[in-house]
Amino acid sequence: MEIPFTKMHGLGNNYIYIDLFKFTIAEEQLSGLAKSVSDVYTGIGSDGMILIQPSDAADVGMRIFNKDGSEGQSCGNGLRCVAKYAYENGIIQREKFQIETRANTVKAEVNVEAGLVQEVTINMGEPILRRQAIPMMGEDAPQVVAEPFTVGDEKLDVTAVSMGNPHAVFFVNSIDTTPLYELGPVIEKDQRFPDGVNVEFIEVISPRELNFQVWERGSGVTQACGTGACASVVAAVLNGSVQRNEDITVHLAGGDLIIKWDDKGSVWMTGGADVIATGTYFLADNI
Ligand SMILES: N[C@@H](CCC[C@H](N)C(=O)O)C(=O)O
Repeated sequence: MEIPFTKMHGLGNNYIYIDLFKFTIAEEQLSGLAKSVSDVYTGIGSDGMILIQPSDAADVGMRIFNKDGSEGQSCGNGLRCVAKYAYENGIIQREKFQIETRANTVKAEVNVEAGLVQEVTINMGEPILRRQAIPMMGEDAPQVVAEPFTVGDEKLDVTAVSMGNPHAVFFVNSIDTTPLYELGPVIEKDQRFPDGVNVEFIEVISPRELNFQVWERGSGVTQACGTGACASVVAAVLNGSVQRNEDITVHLAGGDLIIKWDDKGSVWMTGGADVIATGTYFLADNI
């Protein structure tokens, strides 16, 4: 099968985007297709695959599949790329519109110059803090903030936040020495998180700035994670390191995001989105 695709990235977090306004793929092929296109040796190479599709609930819909073929509920960097694609390809003709994810429907606003989207702001909605809703095992509680969390010999403190998808946030003194590659895959599959979890290590460098590292559920280390940046700012507010209603700059490996958790409860994310390539993927019959 020949599949038209666009490869895009948000701060280096790159996905293969497939436009289902123009093309149809059978549901049972999606997980295998995500693994196939993501493979750096025999596919295109990416952190996963994102579908841009018609929606009954919003102006456009999005589905995200990780590199391992698992489906996530949301993707912050993907949302900015979907907004750029939808605007620049005439799916939407307005600068403000709504995008449906498996988790929720979010509001997007594109900043356009000479017909091209330069930056995208997304109202990501409210974080989910209840333990059972994240989901995290243990006695239900309104919040999981700086809770002791032992992994092997490491004694850490976890703050758990869902942005529609689950995040375990760990504050560290310096991200230069974090055991990201050792602990990331272990915490991702820790039984205390029954659906798995995205793992963030965060260094607070000022009341307005965070350094950020991520091990993503289903994809491993990536250059950036938009929902992870949102979850980290929420976690930093809950731990008293940064203020509500202020713009916080999150420094990710691939660049910066501006995140704000406002007084009304919504988390806002602003950042870039870029097209890398367009082409045709030749899908083998045996996926
Ligand atoms: N990179 C994304 C998140 C993608 C999904 C995640 N790995 C999950 O399984 O929850 C982002 O930018 O938010």
